[in-house]
Amino acid sequence: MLQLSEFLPPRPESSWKLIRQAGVDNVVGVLNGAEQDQRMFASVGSAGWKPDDRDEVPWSVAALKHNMEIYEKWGFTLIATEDTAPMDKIRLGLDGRDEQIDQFIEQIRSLGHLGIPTMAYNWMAITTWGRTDTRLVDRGGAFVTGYNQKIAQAGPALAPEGEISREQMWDALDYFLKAVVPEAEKAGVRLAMHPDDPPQQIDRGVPRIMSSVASYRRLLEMAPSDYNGITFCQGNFALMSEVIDGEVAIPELIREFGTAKIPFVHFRDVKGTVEDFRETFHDNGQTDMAECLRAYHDIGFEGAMRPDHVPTLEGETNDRPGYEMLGRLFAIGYIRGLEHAAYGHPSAR
Ligand SMILES: O=C(O)[C@@H](O)[C@@H](O)[C@H](O)[C@H](O)CO
Repeated sequence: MLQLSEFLPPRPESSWKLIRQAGVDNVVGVLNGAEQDQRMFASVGSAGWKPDDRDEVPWSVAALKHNMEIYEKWGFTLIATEDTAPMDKIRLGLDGRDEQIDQFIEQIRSLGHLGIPTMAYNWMAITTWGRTDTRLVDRGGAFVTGYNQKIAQAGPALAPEGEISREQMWDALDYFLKAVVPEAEKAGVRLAMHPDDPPQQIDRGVPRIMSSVASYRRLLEMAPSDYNGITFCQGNFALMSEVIDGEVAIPELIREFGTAKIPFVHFRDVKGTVEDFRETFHDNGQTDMAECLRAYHDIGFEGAMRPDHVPTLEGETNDRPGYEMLGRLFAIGYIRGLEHAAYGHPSAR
């Protein structure tokens, strides 16, 4: 059984009932007011979520326990977090990174203490996922997000050209892994690196190093441990040059990395290349999603999987591009259907 999950901030809304009704029992959470909670929609120019004013360190045991209780009231189990304390000094190897690493370790320990097995993070310094459009018209008038590299890169620089080097970011990653992977092992919490979105080499002066299949192989070699793993975000892997050039397909990558390196999956798809792409409904992109589920079944994957970005459907405001509600329901049903086809109906397993 997959641990089918949804991505929810610890701030309930009545629409959470729909997710329960669609058959999802698990939550991947953000941390109230932490890095992704703040960057999540700001980076695509939208207002999105607002943190609650709470007197708690968001990555502490107390705050996470509070979040768990909120989710539990609605019938959900928190099985992963996809948010961290601020990490840019760590990512860039700047002064002050040791304090940020201490906060990261505090979160690992908090999760371990509470029995939450997975912690996703990313190596995107300064911003998070980026799009140039959040209102491209798709099937039946639904809106999807899209990216055009020329338009994006004509925007204001995030850092002066040449100031940050790729090697600086790789060295910083090495320093970080040496500090945190042993802690993750001790706490029993699997780290899961999310790819750069879009997986391009540089974003307005800031190198993006987690943007190819080769970079993931390098990450895994840097700290060989089942606790140094991947958020296998299919939509981003689908845009990496090795996949676009036909050297390797997504199902083959699933088989290559295996359950030992994939604790967590983001299920979504795209059409296009990293220079110019749009997101799609889950049944309508350029990846063979049915074959992906067969690959997950073959490797014995029973971890967390959540739909990632979904189209905005009729009647929705599009205040939260990629994360409105109706598209999630479609995605959840689609994943469940493919899961039953690949893994067998529960009664037959
Ligand atoms: O592929 C992506 O960009 C996503 O997974 C992000 O939207 C992610 O959910 C947020 O940055 C929060 O981690």
